[in-house]
Amino acid sequence: MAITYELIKTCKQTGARLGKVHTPHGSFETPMFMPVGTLATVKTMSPEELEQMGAQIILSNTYHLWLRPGEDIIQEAGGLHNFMNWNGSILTDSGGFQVFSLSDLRKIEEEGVHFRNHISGEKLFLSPEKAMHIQNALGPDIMMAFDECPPYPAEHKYMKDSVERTSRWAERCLEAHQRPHDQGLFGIIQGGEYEDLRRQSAQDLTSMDFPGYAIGGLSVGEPKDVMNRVLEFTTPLMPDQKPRYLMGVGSPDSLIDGSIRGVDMFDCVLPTRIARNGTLMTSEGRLVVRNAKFARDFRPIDENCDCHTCRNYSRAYIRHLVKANETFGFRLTTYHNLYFLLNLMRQVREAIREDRLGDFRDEFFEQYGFNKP
Ligand SMILES: Nc1nc2cc3nc(NCCc4ccc(CCO)cc4)[nH]c3cc2c(=O)[nH]1
Ligand SMILES: [Zn+2]
Repeated sequence: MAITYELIKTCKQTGARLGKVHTPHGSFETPMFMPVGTLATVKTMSPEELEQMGAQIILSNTYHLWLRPGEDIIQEAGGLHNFMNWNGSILTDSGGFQVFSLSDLRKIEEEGVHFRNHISGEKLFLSPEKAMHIQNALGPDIMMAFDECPPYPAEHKYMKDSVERTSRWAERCLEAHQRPHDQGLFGIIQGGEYEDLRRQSAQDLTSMDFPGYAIGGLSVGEPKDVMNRVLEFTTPLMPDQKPRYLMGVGSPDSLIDGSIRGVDMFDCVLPTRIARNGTLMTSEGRLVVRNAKFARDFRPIDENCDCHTCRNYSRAYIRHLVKANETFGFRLTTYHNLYFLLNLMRQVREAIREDRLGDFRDEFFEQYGFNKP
């Protein structure tokens, strides 16, 4: 079964759209946030808890699983779903970004990328063909093409060469894909902050007819207004009958602003990463639970949240656990942060249904403490 997208409606107040993505492991409504499970686990969460909180698709990483435990072991287990006992959808990133962000990079060539294993230091090589071989062994519902995610900022000349190589690499990914190319392989549009290069990348990739497209090269340190501007001129270049996935984006304001600009899918390590240092997302802004002012505060993390953590545990208790470095404390903070973003996307979809996402943005930004546009 291929990956298909159903456009349900467009918000009359903004460019946001309500849709549904169909995959071999179920369908999910969009806009949707994907919890990140880099090493075949969304850190500290069980698959049952992920299902309970409403997660329907999670992300894992080709680069990490290739190094540890090795895609051959996961293939022998019958693929990622069996290996980690997750029956929802899975998307794997191709390794492009991870190599550039994790390893002391050796060399990018036409053939692929030479670098060192960020754990052992051994010399490694990743190419479009290798990345596709690994992903086909992992067996996710959606795979990403092998691309270069250039640093920010980057010269126009460098970015142009990079975009043209990424388009050639995309072609090679399609060639190497062991399943019909309309099954589960998304192309990634690059081009940095340059409108002409985003247009060139979009034209190259949409001519290759992928079932879905990602916007790469963002959330790499650029200011929020640069990201929003790039989205404004990039999403209109993407097919409106296919999913649009903005990679690496996960703060509440960016999820809302990305949805308004026509993005359907998001992923980010932010909620799980900050949960493990005791920082919580709440409707009134961020809350650092280690703070002494919560020592005798027996209210829930967020009085407007009905998640398992907020219905059963207090700030004082979670502060105590986090300060004592108790694992249960990080399970409670992780559950709440993921639930907060999944619930935010539920509210975004509701606002699109009722043509009021612009009003929802203003109310949310006001209450959360984000500055007005
Ligand atoms: N294949 C591919 N994958 C990507 C992943 C990305 N992830 C990001 N940003 C993540 C940024 C990010 C990293 C860490 C934290 C934790 C708290 O600091 C939050 C955000 N940008 C990204 C761009 C690409 C891309 O072009 N191609
Ligand atoms: Zn909660």
